[in-house]
Amino acid sequence: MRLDYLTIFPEFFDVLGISLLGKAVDNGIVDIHAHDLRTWTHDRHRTVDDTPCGGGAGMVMKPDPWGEAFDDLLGADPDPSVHVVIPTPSGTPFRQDDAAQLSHADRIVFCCGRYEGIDHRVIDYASEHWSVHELSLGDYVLNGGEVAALAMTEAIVRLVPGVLGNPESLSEESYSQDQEGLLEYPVYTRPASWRGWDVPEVLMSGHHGHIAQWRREQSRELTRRRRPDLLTDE
Ligand SMILES: Nc1ccccc1-c1cnco1
Repeated sequence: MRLDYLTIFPEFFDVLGISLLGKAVDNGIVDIHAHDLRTWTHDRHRTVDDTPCGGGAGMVMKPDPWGEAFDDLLGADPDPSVHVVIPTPSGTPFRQDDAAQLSHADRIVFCCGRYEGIDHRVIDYASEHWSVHELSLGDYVLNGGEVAALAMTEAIVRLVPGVLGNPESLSEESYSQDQEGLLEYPVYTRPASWRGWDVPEVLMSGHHGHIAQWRREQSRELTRRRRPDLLTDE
């Protein structure tokens, strides 16, 4: 899987060289390239933004640098197997299913906008050539798409075979299929008693059936309290 990031802050993505994703890069499972969008500007000030047509506050990212970056990175031929991800507050909510689908992609280009956004013709042009995903990380305002791109990257890449040491750990996480889309149950480790708090007895019983039942009940209760929207049978 090749991941490209178009951004005015390419150093944001240096962090991908460490920890889990760093190992995936070292193992050649993932190939990461961050690009400074100003590479595709030609004026002395390396300008990437301009005032909004129709007035309004703030600045809009000019289309030209994006178009020239697309030309260099992707060429002009349409290829639906290339996924262009545009983090944006106006996008559809990024969910675990999106991460799962994108984990099968061979190529993903993240377009990290700043200011008031990217000239919409960039999205129109990209949509004619590649598979475009305008995705929101959540209902809050960020200064740009870089942080969202990092979060999406981790959610996507950790699902790529060979990236996680123990693929079994994927199955019992919140939002995973095996978890029936419920929130993950509370977890404990040693010591059995800590500052007056004890590990629930059932987890020390060694009775796998009782433990599985307790975990299912905990997941359902937690989901009922915190995310009733995830419960399909109520
Ligand atoms: N607020 C933002 C500003 C710029 C690019 C993305 C976002 C975003 C993505 N998900 C939530 O917000």
